[in-house]
Amino acid sequence: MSSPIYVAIDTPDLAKAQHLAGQVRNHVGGLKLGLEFFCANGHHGVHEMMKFGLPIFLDLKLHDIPNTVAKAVQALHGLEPAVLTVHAAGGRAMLEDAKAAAGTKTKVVAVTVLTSLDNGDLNEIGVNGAAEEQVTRLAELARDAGLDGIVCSGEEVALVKKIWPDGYFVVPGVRPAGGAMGDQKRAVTPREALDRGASMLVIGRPISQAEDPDQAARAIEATL
Ligand SMILES: O=c1ccn([C@@H]2O[C@H](COP(=O)(O)O)[C@@H](O)[C@H]2O)c(=O)[nH]1
Repeated sequence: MSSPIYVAIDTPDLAKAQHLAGQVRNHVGGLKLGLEFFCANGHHGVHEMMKFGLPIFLDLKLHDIPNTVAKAVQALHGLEPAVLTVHAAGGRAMLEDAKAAAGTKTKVVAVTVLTSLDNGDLNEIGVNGAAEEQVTRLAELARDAGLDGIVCSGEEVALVKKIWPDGYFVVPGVRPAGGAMGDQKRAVTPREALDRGASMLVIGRPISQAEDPDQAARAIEATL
């Protein structure tokens, strides 16, 4: 069975991205490319990264009116990422149109509450109540709009699995025990995330910033 770990390749530099992917390719299940990489390298960059033969998670977190998001998803045809993100806060019509525009090989998953936010941050942007309530609300919306799953933290994944048993749950904000949190506020260990129901673990800096990324990926894999 392939590893649930997708390494977050957060760099605008294609050569650095290729170097990191080459270092960890045997100890991860896929490559996660985000806005930083896509804005700098576009389709060409994604095609280059596809050459590693690993599934690609294109984490673009699309969030706009339904027509614009649907057209953006159509513009990705040819890349056929294994997984693509949109923001659940874009609303039901946007989610439905994004899913309809995606190719059949792409799982469309909705970002609920970013793992860099805690309850205080949510209150500041007008969301009253705890992160788990908002994640549950947006998970229900994504499920009912026909999406394949959601992005949430390991703190909520067990809860949403109860209301969406066959959902696909992407969990970033994953830290080995005692690891530096950086800007993440709702983080759990890789083992905890899997035990609670994560389908995919997104891990960036604990691997990419390690002195030996291959060894770091192997060490995390050994805890699963
Ligand atoms: O809620 C979210 C959604 C996406 N991410 C992305 O995951 C990685 C995490 O990187 P780390 O270095 O392991 O913190 C990064 O690419 C984010 O864009 C997230 O962290 N939280």
